[in-house]
Amino acid sequence: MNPDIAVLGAGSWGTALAILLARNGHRVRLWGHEPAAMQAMASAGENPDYLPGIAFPPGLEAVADLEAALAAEDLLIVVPSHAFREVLQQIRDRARTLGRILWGTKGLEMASGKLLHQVAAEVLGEQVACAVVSGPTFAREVARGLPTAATVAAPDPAVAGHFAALLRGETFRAYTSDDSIGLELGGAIKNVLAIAAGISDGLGFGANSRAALITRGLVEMMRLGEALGGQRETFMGLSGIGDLVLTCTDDQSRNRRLGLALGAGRSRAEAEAEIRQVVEGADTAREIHNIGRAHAVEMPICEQVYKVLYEGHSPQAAVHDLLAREPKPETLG
Ligand SMILES: NC(=O)C1=CN([C@@H]2O[C@H](COP(=O)(O)OP(=O)(O)OC[C@H]3O[C@@H](n4cnc5c(N)ncnc54)[C@H](OP(=O)(O)O)[C@@H]3O)[C@@H](O)[C@H]2O)C=CC1
Ligand SMILES: O=C(CO)COP(=O)(O)O
Repeated sequence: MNPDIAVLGAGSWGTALAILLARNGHRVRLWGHEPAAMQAMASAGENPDYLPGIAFPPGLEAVADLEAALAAEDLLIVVPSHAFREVLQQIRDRARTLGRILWGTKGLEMASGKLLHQVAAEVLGEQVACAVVSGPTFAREVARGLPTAATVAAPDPAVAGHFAALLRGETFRAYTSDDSIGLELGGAIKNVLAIAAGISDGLGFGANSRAALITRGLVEMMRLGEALGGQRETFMGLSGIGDLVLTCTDDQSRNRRLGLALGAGRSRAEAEAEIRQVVEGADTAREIHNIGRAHAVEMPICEQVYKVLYEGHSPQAAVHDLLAREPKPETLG
């Protein structure tokens, strides 16, 4: 029997969403690009690499055959942003017969800095109905069935409503929005700010510094978000401040952990080798630096993260530069 939903990307977030959907009673195929890993998942009845100890519910099948997965009516793409275009290209020939597509990827296209809906429109054309899901959603907590809320955005309210209904269940509340730009930018920028919060804590600073970074970081998110067409209100919601607080304050965040390591004097390479999962904010910091400059948007915290990652700036010098900025009135614009 054909599945209802295919999830492309079998890391922690793809697996957690597949588990959530199967628990909601849907037939789900989870596809990953490594046949041996998918075989191991099918035999173990869990994802031993990314979510060990959480059993797949009935209705969830792990597959390595992309064609078999694409027989589904709805598609979820949950690969890292660096693989987003490549995966879309793999399914492009089926674009005309594909139903709706939702993605859970948080980031911008590397090098081009494009938002993911722009990449989707380029590869698949405008006719495919697309949506994005974002919010404060650690994969492991969702997979464990801990109460979680997120937002699904699409230009077409029927598409957002459709995916929100698929995701909604006893432990998952899904809101809807028409602000795909705001959701995509909030999810990308919060990763850079989580690195900043991690650096601050890694340097041994306290709760005051973290709260200041979150608050002024939100202002940076709103500045760039509005400049690129996002709605101000979106950044005050789950996909904005919600995800920002989550990832700046909890060590489950890989971006925060990268920052912690940098603040403690370790290199990016050492930290990423230890985390062994995607840390989207490291690439995103460069794209945000370029986009912020191009739009003349002031983003001092994101700028310092960029300098630490790409210009050899020390975390201590970054803090000094932030504190030495010209005094000014506190504005939220
Ligand atoms: N984890 C979380 O809590 C959340 C993550 N997200 C976002 O979801 C996205 C995915 O992150 P997450 O699942 O956590 O990352 P993980 O590092 O846990 O897993 C990434 C997965 O993508 C696979 N992959 C890499 N390249 C390709 C490719 N070219 N084609 C197909 N699959 C590929 C990896 O395979 P392999 O193992 O072979 O490398 C791995 O299975 C990110 O944008 C992240 O920001 C959003 C919300 C929550
Ligand atoms: O986006 C996330 C939770 O909402 C996951 O954050 P990290 O990628 O920092 O782990």
